[in-house]
Amino acid sequence: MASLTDHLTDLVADVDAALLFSPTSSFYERFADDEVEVVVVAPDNDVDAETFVELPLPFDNVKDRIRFGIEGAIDEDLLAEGDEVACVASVFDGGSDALVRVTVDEGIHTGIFDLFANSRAEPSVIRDVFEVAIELGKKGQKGKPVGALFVVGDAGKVMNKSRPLSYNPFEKSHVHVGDPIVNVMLKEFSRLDGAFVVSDSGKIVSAYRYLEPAAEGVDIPKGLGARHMSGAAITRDTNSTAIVLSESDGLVRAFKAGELVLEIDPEEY
Ligand SMILES: Nc1ncnc2c1ncn2[C@@H]1O[C@H](COP(=O)(O)OP(=O)(O)OP(=O)(O)O)[C@@H](O)[C@H]1O
Ligand SMILES: [Mn+2]
Repeated sequence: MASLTDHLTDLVADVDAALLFSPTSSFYERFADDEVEVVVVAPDNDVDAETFVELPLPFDNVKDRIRFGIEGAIDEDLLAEGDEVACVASVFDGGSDALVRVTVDEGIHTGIFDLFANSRAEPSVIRDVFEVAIELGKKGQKGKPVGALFVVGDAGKVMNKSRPLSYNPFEKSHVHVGDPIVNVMLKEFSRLDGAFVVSDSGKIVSAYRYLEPAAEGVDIPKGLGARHMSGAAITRDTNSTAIVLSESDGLVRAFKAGELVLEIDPEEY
């Protein structure tokens, strides 16, 4: 008679690495003599792990957490395409209680980890803007596809390299991305022209900005128009990150230092 253990051993058979998400010290130490590569993934290296990947955010959603951990590990050359990984995480609050086996394929590496971890703006601000763009892409504006351009971080410089197309509805307000009311406002204003400018800490500085960055040396895929070009170029001229939702192909793209770093179909996110 086979036992439950026999059936479930398959989950960890022949894995190339074990990713331990925010383990306790005692749990981590149990892996000390293992032959398999052990990587600790957490916001901080509290357990003094030898091999550690820093999560830019805690990520309540376990799938997001695992996806980011794997992408971070790929960025640090700890994992490669084709690797089999056992991810051990905590779903409830009681310590490591879940095991997920993942095959690393190229689709898992979207560039989003680098975007969150290495932008000038706070990771949570990038995430909140990114989520507004994804949501707008999924639903559109009253069922119609809509485009939007968010320039995040280094807002003072971005303001210097742009001009208003209309009065700024955020002029005297102190509203931040991530606030549900603000998300409704952003979606409403996205029907109108120009870019949103967001500060490093997430304050919405302006809507309706016409960006006027120097575009020389900016090399983005052919076929993208003025919204994407100006978004890309402003990130070369300033230390900002641009998150762009295309009205014509529905994709969300991000640009850093004048380059396309991420391209995601909201329907698949
Ligand atoms: N320099 C700019 N600064 C801010 N917004 C801009 C700028 N240029 C274009 N836009 C905005 O982008 C909108 C779409 O322009 P365009 O079609 O050329 O861009 P695109 O890159 O093809 O984007 P989409 O894929 O959404 O069509 C414009 O209506 C305008 O609101
Ligand atoms: Mn266009």
